[in-house]
Amino acid sequence: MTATRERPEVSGPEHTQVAPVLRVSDLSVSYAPPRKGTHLGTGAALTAASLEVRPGEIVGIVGETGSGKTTLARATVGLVRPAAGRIELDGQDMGSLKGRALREFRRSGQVQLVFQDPLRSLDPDLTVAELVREPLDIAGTLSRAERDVRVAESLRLVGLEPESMLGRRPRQLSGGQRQRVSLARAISTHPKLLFCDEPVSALDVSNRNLVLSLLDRLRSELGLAVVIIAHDLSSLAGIADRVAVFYRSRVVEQGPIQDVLQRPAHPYTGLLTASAPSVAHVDRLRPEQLRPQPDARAWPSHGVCVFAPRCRFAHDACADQPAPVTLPGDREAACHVAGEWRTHLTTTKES
Ligand SMILES: Nc1ncnc2c1ncn2[C@@H]1O[C@H](COP(=O)(O)OP(=O)(O)OP(=O)(O)O)[C@@H](O)[C@H]1O
Repeated sequence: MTATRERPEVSGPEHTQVAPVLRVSDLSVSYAPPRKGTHLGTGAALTAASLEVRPGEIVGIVGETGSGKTTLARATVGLVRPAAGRIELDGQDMGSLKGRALREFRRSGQVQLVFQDPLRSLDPDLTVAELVREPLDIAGTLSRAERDVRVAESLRLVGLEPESMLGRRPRQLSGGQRQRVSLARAISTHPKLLFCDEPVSALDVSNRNLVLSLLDRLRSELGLAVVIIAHDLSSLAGIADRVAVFYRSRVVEQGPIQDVLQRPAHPYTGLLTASAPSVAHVDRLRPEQLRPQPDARAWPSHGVCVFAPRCRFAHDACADQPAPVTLPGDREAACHVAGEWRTHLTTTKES
């Protein structure tokens, strides 16, 4: 298999010694125009988000709708400009790319996106051959013969037989086959980083498992760095190495996925895990233990911790949004009561 690349070791204590493919530092994005005297818009889609993804690593991003997950992907491929912060790809500052350099970066296909609904993202008039070849045509670095070889190679990598697939159009494919064509299209340029936005939520359970194990195989065989955006934790639990939890434009917690799921540090992550019956966690959390109590206090309209109004464990200090703090085990949580709320939980359990 010509496309096979060595997968660097990304788990264990050496994890942080492998240079990240993607390093996002204090990234803020706003779609609304900035307020006078500040660089942030009124409707911040992403606020001071930091995240790293290493070669061969799968990082899951979870969070409720509108929390900024897709905005991170869009900013990374240069579709939306950051209001503040830095995005580095393989050490290169993406913010320094402008005009032609930015267009060339986009054309190169170094970062690729895979969307939730391939029926909408794949042009219905193109054949599979044309769909998978299109990013290579845009990149313009390979000869026609080399592109055809790459198309066949990409289809085989996602488990599709080129001979029977090349002439078909999207409507002649099953949902699972369409998503695999999307993946073949995305990997055809040999990207360094793949952003998959809800890649399995439109699929049935068997196709879901198939696409997830395919992503797992691609990161192993190609050394691809993969970010999977998902609403539910359970689809990530089996394959992600790390997880970042988004809430209202902020990364509220991140770390190795098994540690985060088994012992969440942020009360919002606690609520998420407690609400996902298939996710095993040490404390056997129940959603009612983490939901706000009826006498929840009134919070100021600005600067307050984004989760405080929903947090059962919030106290006076939570009137200020905390910056993420480093926790043992390569973890981070942006919470004044990280580690403390479990004590209250025990009290709650006993009372
Ligand atoms: N093009 C846009 N113009 C204005 N606001 C936008 C635009 N795209 C997203 N937003 C807003 O930015 C915020 C973050 O949106 P984003 O799509 O990143 O969230 P998400 O976590 O990916 O949500 P979902 O899970 O529903 O896809 C939301 O409040 C959304 O309404």
